[in-house]
Amino acid sequence: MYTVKCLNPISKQGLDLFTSEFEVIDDLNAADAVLVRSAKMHGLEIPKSLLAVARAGAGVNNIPLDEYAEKGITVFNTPGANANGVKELVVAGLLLASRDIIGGYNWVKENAKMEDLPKAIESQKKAYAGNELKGKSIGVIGLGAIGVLVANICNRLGMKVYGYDPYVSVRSAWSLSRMVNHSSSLDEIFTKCDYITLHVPCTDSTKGMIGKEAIFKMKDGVNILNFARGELVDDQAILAGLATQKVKHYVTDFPNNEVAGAESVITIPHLGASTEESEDNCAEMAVEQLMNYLENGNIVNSVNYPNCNLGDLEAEARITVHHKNLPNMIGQLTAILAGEDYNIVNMLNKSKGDWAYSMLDVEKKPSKEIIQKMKEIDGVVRVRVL
Ligand SMILES: NC(=O)C1=CN([C@@H]2O[C@H](COP(=O)(O)OP(=O)(O)OC[C@H]3O[C@@H](n4cnc5c(N)ncnc54)[C@H](O)[C@@H]3O)[C@@H](O)[C@H]2O)C=CC1
Ligand SMILES: O=C(O)C(=O)COP(=O)(O)O
Repeated sequence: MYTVKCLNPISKQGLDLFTSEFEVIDDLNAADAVLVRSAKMHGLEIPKSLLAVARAGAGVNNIPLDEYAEKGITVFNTPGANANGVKELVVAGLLLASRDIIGGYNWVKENAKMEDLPKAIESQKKAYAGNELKGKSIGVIGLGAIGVLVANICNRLGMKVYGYDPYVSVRSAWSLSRMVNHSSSLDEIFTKCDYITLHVPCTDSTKGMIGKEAIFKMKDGVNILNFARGELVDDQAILAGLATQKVKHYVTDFPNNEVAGAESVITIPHLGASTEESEDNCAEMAVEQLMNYLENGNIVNSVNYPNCNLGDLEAEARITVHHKNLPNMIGQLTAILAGEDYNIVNMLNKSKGDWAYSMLDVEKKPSKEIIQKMKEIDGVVRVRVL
């Protein structure tokens, strides 16, 4: 039996996938695994028993990935599972920036009881006229699961699309419309685009990527959309840009106290992935990945350990080892088994950056001594027997 603690509400459709071998519990201290959405895990006291964290969503900046890697805790996310939800809200953001839907809506609500409202609307509506998206240029920064969908739909809306992603995956490149222009520098996006939309993860290197210098290079009247993370945009720089009307609108799914009340900031309370469909998709994927990991030791879609999949456990036992990516780790692990006359029927080792994961299927259950010897190898942080 494995225990799972949810740090955020997780869709029932996902939780229902847990078999009778799993129990969702309230006590984090008794949990083998955590399911989380945006709850901040930095500084959270976690029990030694914790084996895995599954983020039902894309962004993992709320989770201390390196610290957990050191502890042998595998962190998963659910790539692409909420991308369509975000893409659709980005389209709404583009329309909110290009047409004064909010101004018009507010005016009608405020004057709901006005005498002959239809007539007043016809004389008032000129105050809320806007522009069409067709023919305008848009720069998509980050061409991952969301960025590709946004770029493709903007192309279908008749926009001239520029995409920037120096680390674009083969999968994304295949999915991208041929009509999307490949930008090899951010400057091209900044100088050419009427709309700029951010779809990169929040990391040390992307924080503040839209700052004073970037805004200075942009076209007058640019619209900036942020459906990625608040920290990507420097608040003071955006406020200064809005004050001079260099920036026409800042559409953000991540408002904070600095920007929320400012003129021409269009705020959305982090609703990008808040659709029934995205919530179900993310939860299902997260639960399936957790079960596969806890029961079979397989790692699919981890962000701090390599993906490593030996399929369902069919041998008598499977030993999994989280370790540093150092020379001779496999030699040491297999030498311990060979020394005790254990036959390895299948094995796999993968690495990702500083970390690696080894799976060894053996013909008989390993003794406590074998496991202890493996744990004592320098660089090994966790050994499990399944
Ligand atoms: N508003 C919301 O509710 C949601 C927000 N997000 C945010 O959107 C981000 C992106 O999500 P996905 O597209 O699903 O992730 P993804 O991992 O599929 O795509 C991210 C892309 O950004 C690229 N990238 C990384 N650093 C870059 C840089 N410096 N310049 C240009 N490109 C760079 C990567 O190569 C990758 O292709 C997430 O990390 C999260 O912060 C994601 C889902 C929902
Ligand atoms: O997946 C992401 O990165 C998101 O930002 C969605 O967050 P949420 O699951 O809606 O709290």
